[in-house]
Amino acid sequence: MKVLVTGGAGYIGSHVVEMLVEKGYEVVVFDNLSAGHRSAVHKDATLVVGDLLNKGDLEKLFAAHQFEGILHFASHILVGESMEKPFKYFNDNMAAIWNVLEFATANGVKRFILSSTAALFDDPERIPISEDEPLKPGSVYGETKYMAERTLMWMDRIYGLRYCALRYFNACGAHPNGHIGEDHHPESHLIPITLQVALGQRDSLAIYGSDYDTPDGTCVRDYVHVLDLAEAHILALEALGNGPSRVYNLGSGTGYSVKEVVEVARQVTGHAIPTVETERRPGDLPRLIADSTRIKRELGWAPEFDNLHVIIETAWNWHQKHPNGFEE
Ligand SMILES: NC(=O)c1ccc[n+]([C@@H]2O[C@H](COP(=O)([O-])OP(=O)(O)OC[C@H]3O[C@@H](n4cnc5c(N)ncnc54)[C@H](O)[C@@H]3O)[C@@H](O)[C@H]2O)c1
Ligand SMILES: O=c1ccn([C@@H]2O[C@H](COP(=O)(O)OP(=O)(O)O[C@H]3O[C@H](CO)[C@@H](O)[C@H](O)[C@H]3O)[C@@H](O)[C@H]2O)c(=O)[nH]1
Repeated sequence: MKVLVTGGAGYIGSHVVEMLVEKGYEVVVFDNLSAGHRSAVHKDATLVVGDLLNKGDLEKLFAAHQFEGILHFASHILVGESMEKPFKYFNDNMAAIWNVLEFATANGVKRFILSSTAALFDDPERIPISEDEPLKPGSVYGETKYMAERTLMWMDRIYGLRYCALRYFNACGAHPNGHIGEDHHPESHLIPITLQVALGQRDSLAIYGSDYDTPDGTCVRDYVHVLDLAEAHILALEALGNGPSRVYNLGSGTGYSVKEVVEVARQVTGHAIPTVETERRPGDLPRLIADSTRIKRELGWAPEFDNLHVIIETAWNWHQKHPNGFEE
């Protein structure tokens, strides 16, 4: 099966591409390399450098390839930034998905997987959070994913495009082979920043808010390994071949506070990791933990990395081998 992976040179996309290639899919990555890395793309995948905001680039892409499925990762990804630059998120994230869907539907693509998010659940009524929880984005970033999910509902109704929205909680970890891992510039995510402090690349970690209504006052998140996410994409892609559209919440089901993450990182790395408690970051939610019962029951998803210690070990392995990320 030939599939298009937008944003496949990025963190999560590159791990999914590697798994797709290993499973025998023909993979075309489309990425503008604004945040992704050429060397993150598996050698057996075809990399097309282009921009989803440029319809001319998409015209050429769809003229050259007939895709059976699309996995759409490309997006601006930062909750905090989306509250400071809302129009960047509304304009680019929506144009990106609307453009790719325009070409997908015109070219008869029938399967589409969206990288959605836990940021859809501001102030959830029940934790862990299942798919029955009302959708209430707590940031402009989350709102763009909500709008993307709504758009897909219309694509299904109008064109019969079968989609799966995978709402990842906090993606983390690296491929145990040590070749690919997380490398954002600037880095904003908790685990890589914590490991950069352990490596001596930063003096300390700023803890954004210690007055949340959580056991130790810091935000609680559900950290799910990037290879477990990759596995879910493959299962979803297969399921869309003979089933309806669907949405799944994807997490490990366990919540860790910022302070707990730092403590596990201290144990894994053997380094002190100084912290400084600072103001809350706009758009952050106190507690996000997934209930992933539905995807386990319907698709047989069985996450392999259910231990934060092991997850951080895979990330530490990557950061130690590649202290400057993909820039050797
Ligand atoms: N990292 C997480 O914890 C997390 C959690 C929930 C959802 N998500 C979603 O998962 C997806 C992937 O996240 P990531 O952490 O791998 O991000 P990333 O920034 O590493 O990857 C995104 C990729 O998209 C590319 N891209 C961006 N805009 C583009 C455009 N206009 N045209 C072509 N390519 C473009 C970038 O160059 C990059 O390679 C995103 O949609 C994100 O919102 C991430
Ligand atoms: O230097 C830092 C970085 C983060 N945090 C905290 O650590 C937690 C996790 O933050 P981060 O790693 O930035 O992830 P999130 O903001 O939870 O967002 C991620 O997870 C979301 C889903 O939950 C995705 O949608 C986003 O794309 C992805 O960036 C949050 O409470 C932050 O306030 C700090 O205290 N200090």
